[in-house]
Amino acid sequence: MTSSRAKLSMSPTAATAAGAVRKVAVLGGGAFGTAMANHLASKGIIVQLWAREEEVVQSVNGKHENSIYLAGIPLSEKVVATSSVAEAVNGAEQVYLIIPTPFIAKWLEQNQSFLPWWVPLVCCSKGIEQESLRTPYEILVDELPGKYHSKLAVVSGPSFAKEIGVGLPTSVTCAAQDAEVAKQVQLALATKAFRVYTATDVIGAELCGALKNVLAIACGASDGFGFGANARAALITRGLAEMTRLVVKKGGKASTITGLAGVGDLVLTCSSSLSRNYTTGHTMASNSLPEHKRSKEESAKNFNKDLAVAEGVKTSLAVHLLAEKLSVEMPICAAVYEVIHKGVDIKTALRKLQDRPLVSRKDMTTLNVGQSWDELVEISPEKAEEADPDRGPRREVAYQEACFVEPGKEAQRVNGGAIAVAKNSGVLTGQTVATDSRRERYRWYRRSPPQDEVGLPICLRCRNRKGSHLHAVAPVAEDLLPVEPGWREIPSFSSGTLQAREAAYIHENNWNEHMWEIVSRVDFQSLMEEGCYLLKGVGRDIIHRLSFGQKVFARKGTVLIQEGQENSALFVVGHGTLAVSVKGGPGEDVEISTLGPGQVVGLYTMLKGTNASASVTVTSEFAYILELRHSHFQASLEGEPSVKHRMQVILEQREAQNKAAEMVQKKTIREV
Ligand SMILES: NC(=O)c1ccc[n+]([C@@H]2O[C@H](COP(=O)([O-])OP(=O)(O)OC[C@H]3O[C@@H](n4cnc5c(N)ncnc54)[C@H](O)[C@@H]3O)[C@@H](O)[C@H]2O)c1
Ligand SMILES: O=P(O)(O)OC[C@H](O)CO
Repeated sequence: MTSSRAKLSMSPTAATAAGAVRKVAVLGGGAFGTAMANHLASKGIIVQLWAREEEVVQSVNGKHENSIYLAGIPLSEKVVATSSVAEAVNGAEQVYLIIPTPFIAKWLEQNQSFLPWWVPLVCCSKGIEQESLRTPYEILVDELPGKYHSKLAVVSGPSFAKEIGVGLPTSVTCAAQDAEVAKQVQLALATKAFRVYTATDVIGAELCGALKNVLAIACGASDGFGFGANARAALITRGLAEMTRLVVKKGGKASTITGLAGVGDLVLTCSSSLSRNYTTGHTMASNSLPEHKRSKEESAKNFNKDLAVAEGVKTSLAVHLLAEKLSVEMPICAAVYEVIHKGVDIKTALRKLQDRPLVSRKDMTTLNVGQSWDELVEISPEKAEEADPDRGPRREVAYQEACFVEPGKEAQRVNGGAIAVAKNSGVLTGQTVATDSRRERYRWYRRSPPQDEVGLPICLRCRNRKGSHLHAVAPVAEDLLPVEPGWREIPSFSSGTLQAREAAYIHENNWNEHMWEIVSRVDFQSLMEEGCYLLKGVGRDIIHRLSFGQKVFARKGTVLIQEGQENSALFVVGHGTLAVSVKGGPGEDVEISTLGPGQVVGLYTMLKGTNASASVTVTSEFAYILELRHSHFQASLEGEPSVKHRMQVILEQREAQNKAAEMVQKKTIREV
């Protein structure tokens, strides 16, 4: 016991979790990499800064200044620069990747082998890759093996390198799929002058960071023409609406848009000449003014797209393509794209925005089930409040985390909180449920669905009232509108496998040290890639998406699947053992197999669409499992040709197994 504890406390995870980070690597010697390196060093952390340019290495090591990218700011002696990635990451307990988005994929191809997979890998880049339309996080997920994925995090928010460099107060968001990883990064970065908020909405934080760059170009241009503060405020506000539409369409959260990574960074970048993106727009506009006596051709030459460090330049093309692909209306971003990539005159593009047909803001009470999301986002929060007095202060609506559910179920109380499953109202565009502040009533809301990804409705899950993870989040009225008038009572706890199972899960706030160690070690993506016959050859992006299912610890004795009852989930075992058993006679269970890490159970009922033919029970002290709803699983695998065949094979195997089990039940096997 003593020795295993001692071993644990020496593991990199434990050291990082305790906040005792001593050495980090910052990969990228531009302005932001240097500022972040200096900030971390100000906490006494040894920072190994990788820079691409030898002059940067020499300047940092010789003069303690990055005279190329962050001139005039003295750097701590704890920042040591190197041109070797291997040297930079040596012994690092956290790695910060801070290079412009267009170079990330190539950089990873060349340097991936040096990157440690067991420590947080934090990306601070803001942009969208032109060719693939991927955010930095999506690039990392695609380009790095599964073992890295649980340690990925992003940092976003209003943070000019120059201000961080001189220690001015700054607040940012660190988002990670794994809340514990975000917490570790928070601990490493936080100081009195540098606040870090954690979040789990990685895609939302990244898209906000990328979009604000494009919008800042528009604001800079508007200011460059002298259009005034009214015009800039309108661009920021309508830009926010564009940001909201895209982020929500991609599955991001409303709370991210109203937070530091969204509004915070948008306001900063759109109104300060410290921003390279704003300045780019400003320069484009002022260069095109007649007093500069430049021809249009000269201006175009002057503005070299390939050398620009302003991420918004390249991102504007990516946003244009993404908006087209997802049918999201983004007129301001489209204008920036047209100017930069289509050679449209900048003033004409901005004026065109003013000339758009006048629209009336729709009253939410006129909206019906089935109306499109684009209509909904036109409604202001004030209007929504006004139109729905019954809803009360928005802060009183508590919800947390989306999960994929099957239609046709009523909401049910689970474990002191409420789990609500989508009620099939014939709407394929997705719904959301939220409870009132006392979690006694619920109602349905329409929400932009992640249906492009899974084709299913979603709902929001409320956690245990006492759980540390329950928080009241104010939904932006624009993205959360009731489908039907009035509230419904949440029925009281009823029996059934689903409720009993969920009630037996050990909630995150009760996880012990051993469990956290298991969480950091178990990589469901690799387990599914390597261990699941059904998923052999299936695209990594799909398996990656599947690995985002609910990860839980279930106590010994928890019945995950009950023979004869409906089952709507698959379980991937990450740790521990499960027993598969059938009833052998009154009060007698016959164990037909044992499952361990990497194995999947629940496929048969999904494939046959019948009630469970066997029970599955946790037999180890506890089991760490990934729970995947059938509907989510099936929708994710749609269009994977090889999967159908394998499903058939599994079905046949299970039928043979069931026959054998039946013989056991009838005792015929023992007679043979
Ligand atoms: N500067 C800021 O205030 C700030 C703040 C937050 C986030 N960011 C983000 O950080 C990222 C990096 O920006 P920055 O301001 O540190 O950079 P920068 O514009 O100061 O410098 C450009 C960087 O790109 C690197 N680079 C150029 N060509 C490269 C290539 N082919 N491969 C790899 N690297 C190459 C250079 O070495 C240099 O480090 C961007 O995504 C930016 O949006 C910047
Ligand atoms: O200089 P910009 O325009 O790249 O903006 C820097 C940061 O992203 C601001 O948060």
